[in-house]
Formats: sequence, structure tokens, C-alpha cells
Amino acid sequence: MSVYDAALVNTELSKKTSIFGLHLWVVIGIVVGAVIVLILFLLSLCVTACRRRRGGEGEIRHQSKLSGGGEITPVISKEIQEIAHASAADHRPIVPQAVPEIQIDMGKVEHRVVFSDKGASSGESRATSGADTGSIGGSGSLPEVSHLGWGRWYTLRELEEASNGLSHENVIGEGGYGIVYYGVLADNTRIAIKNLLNNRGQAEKEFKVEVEAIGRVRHKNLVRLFGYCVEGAYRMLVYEYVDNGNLDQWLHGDVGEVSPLTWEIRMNIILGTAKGLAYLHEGLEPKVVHRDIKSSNILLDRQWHAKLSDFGLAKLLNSENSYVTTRVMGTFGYVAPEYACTGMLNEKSDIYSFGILIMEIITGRSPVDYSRPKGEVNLVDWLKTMVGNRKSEEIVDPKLPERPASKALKRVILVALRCVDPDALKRPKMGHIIHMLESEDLLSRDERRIARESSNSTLEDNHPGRESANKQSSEGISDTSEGDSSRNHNYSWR
Ligand SMILES: Nc1ncnc2c1ncn2[C@@H]1O[C@H](COP(=O)(O)OP(=O)(O)OP(=O)(O)O)[C@@H](O)[C@H]1O
Repeated sequence: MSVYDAALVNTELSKKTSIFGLHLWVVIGIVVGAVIVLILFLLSLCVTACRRRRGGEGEIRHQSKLSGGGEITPVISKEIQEIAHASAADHRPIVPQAVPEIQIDMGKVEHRVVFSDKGASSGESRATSGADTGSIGGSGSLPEVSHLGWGRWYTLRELEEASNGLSHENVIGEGGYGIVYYGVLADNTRIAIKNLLNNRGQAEKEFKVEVEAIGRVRHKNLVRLFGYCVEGAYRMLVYEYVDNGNLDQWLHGDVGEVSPLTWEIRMNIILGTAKGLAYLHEGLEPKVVHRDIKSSNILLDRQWHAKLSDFGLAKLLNSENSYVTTRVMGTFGYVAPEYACTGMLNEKSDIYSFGILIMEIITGRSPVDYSRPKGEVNLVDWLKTMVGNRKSEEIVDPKLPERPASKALKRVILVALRCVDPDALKRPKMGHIIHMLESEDLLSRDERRIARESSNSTLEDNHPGRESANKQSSEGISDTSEGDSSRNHNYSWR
């Protein structure tokens, strides 16, 4: 460009325009700048849109109305990815470990569950399809059933159909980790569906533990886990339905003046529970410690058979090892002292809880009951004092339709006392407990001596200053009598 041309351009650019009297070069500058900003803006929009598409559609929340009960199902975040489902073609088992990490957004009222899955990729559309459609039949091409090694994978649709859309009418109860619904499958099998809530990171953990623990368990005194459902935000466990409530309801509920639980029924419940526990402790490798033995976890069928439920707190243990947990779980009144103090957990903690359960069953009293007079609040202390005062006949549940035979009563009290020995090492194993419970013979001198010692040490442990009670208790379970109790001042523990 010549000097002349440059001067001409300069003159033209310096001319004032009609836009606010601005110089032409200023106007051009503004236009160019605006175009650049616009391009940058459009580019950033594109990039964001692409990322969203790749990342799984962002956080779109939706609610679905179930056509069944009209109930609002859990709010689901589409951040949640399904674990890799087995396709219809290959039917590979679902590996529980593949369940994504959960970040929880707790809310019992709306049963809201928000799982955050960093690693998941495929299967998302399938996973949430049921909820997407907002109706029960939304799973489309999902396989209805995936057979696992030990159980069955249920689709959300199946479980919703079985339970009238997880309706309020189907709610059986609610525990710390979820709501339990009654359901009937298409083949008329009755089931209990435990819909796990997002208990601040606990839900998935419990899910995995429970699936691993119960999945391989088969025993007539343990509630059977049929399978589970992992779909979208849902984590559900599907159990056999046990149709006669739980022991807590029958012991402490409003059953009238006379309890339908006869002595024989109670002894069978104790024995059945013992057998279920023995299986967990001694029949499995690695063994399973239940950690939450209590009356509300003993389910009953119409024939009063006991079935131990709720393995949510179970930990799988390697044989011979104790497991130190940082968080003591279990239920107040049933927890072994060493477990409560140190977090030291092994099957002997279950034995302690089982001893408390026996006491609860024979007395009809709760392990801790603040509505009772001072000396009777703690069941173990009261029972030991009663035994020490030679009043063991008076401890039985007044609602029992008939009084038990003295020998049978003393035998079961002795077993309970041995189970709650403060020294965990001295507590008997479940197998031995079953043997003692089933024995029609007199309990051996050794058994009676050990019970006397554990009775003393319990009292000393709990109440160091209560010497007279110790002495009385010692006398109460002394083994001086080999014959008829009427010939003796002390109890004949036989
Ligand atoms: N398989 C089942 N069949 C019939 N009823 C069941 C079944 N499983 C649980 N229930 C009932 O559902 C209720 C809730 O059970 P869940 O195990 O969730 O809680 P819980 O044992 O009462 O309390 P938590 O486990 O929090 O200590 C209980 O009252 C129990 O009787």
C-alpha cells in the first residue's frame, strides 16, 4: 500500500459516523469485538452441551407416578447409573462389588435416594427406563430375570407389580435401613421387599454385606433371601415372607391377659433361634456374626417356628479372628459389654445377646425397661437378684398360660446366665448351648458350677459393691442338691 493509500484509509477511518458521532474505526472495532464475544459464547455453549451429553445428561430429576397406588416413588437422580446388568443374551451374574459408590441425600419422608456414580458408563438408559416412563411397565428390553448363583435378580417392575406399586398399604414395617413391603410375585410366592434407604452411605454397604452374607445361607431358622433388585437408585432385598409377625410383638404387644406363647412354644423359639445362630457361627466359612440378635429380629410363622432375620449388620469374619469395628452397632440392652466398650466383635457378642433374648422370652420383660421400679430396670441384674434370692420361680412371664416344670425353667435360666458371662471367653459356643437346651438329663455339676461362677462375676462386674447379692446369687445356683428341691434349701439346678 502506497503512502497515499494509507493516508486515504486513515482519513476515511477518522470520519465521524452517524452512530453517536463515533469515528468509523471505533465503530468497526466495536463490531469486531462483539462478533468475537459472540463466537466465544457460542463455542462455550457447544462445549458445555457436548460434555453434558457425554457425562450422562446431567442432573435431571424426575418423579414418577405409579399407576398402581398413585404413590410417588423415590426421586431419582439420573446421575445414578445402573451397575452393569447382564444382558438378555449372556445372563452373567451381577457382581455386587460393581454397585456404584453412594453419596446420600437422606430423606425418609420422600424416601429420596441419590446415588452418585463416578465410574458407571453404559446401561444408564436401561437402568432408569422404568422410572423414565413414569409407569410400572417401563423396562422395555430389560431381561425379566437374571439367575444368580444363589438367588435371583428382580426387576423394579416385577417388585412394583408384586407390591401394588410399593404402596403404603403394603408396608409391613420400617427398620433403621429401610421400609419393608409385603408383595406377591406373579407365581403367587409371597415376599417381603426391603427397600433400602440412603442412610448416609450405609445403605449400599448394608446391601453388599447382606447380599454376601445371606445369599449363601440356607437354613430353616434363617429368613431366606430370594434375591435382590438393583435398578437406578433402588437397592432392594427380596426375602421369603414370614407370616406371623415378630417375637417382640408377641412378647410385648397387646395380646390380652394370656399369651398365646406357651412355655413349649417359647422353648422351641429359643431352640430354633439357637440353631439358626449355630449355623451362622459354626456352619459357614467364613463364619457370620449377626450383631443384632433381638426379639424384633426373630420372625415367626403360623406354626411358631422361629426365623432369624435382618443380617444387615452382619460382618463376615474369618475363623478364629475377632473383628474390631470402629462403630458399635446393635441394639441397646442386647449389646455385649466388651463389644460396647472396645468394639471387639466376635461370635461371643452374639452369644451374649442370645442370653438376653432367652431372659426376655421366659420373663416377658424387655432387656431395659425404665417404666419398672429401680431395681428392675435392667433385666440381667433383676433376674440375677431374683435367682440369688431363690425366687427363680417368680421370674416367669405372668402371661404364660401354664407354669413350666421347675427343672426345665432352671435349665434354661442356667443357659442364659452362662451366655451373659462378662468374660466373653467363658461363654459357651452355640453348639454347646443347643446341647444344653436339648438335654433332658440333669445338667452336670460342672455346668452348674460354671453358671454359679458366671453369675457371681456378672454381679461383681456390674455392681462391685453388691456383696450380699453376690453371695445370695451364689447360693441360689449352688449345686448342693442332687435330688428333689423340696429336700434342699438351695435350688437344684437340673
Ligand atoms: N421377611 C419378612 N417377612 C415378614 N415380615 C418381615 C420380614 N422382614 C422384616 N419384616 C418386618 O418388617 C419390619 C421391619 O424390619 P427390619 O428388619 O427392617 O427392621 P427392624 O428389625 O424392626 O429394625 P432394625 O433392623 O432397624 O433394628 C419388622 O417389624 C419385621 O417384622
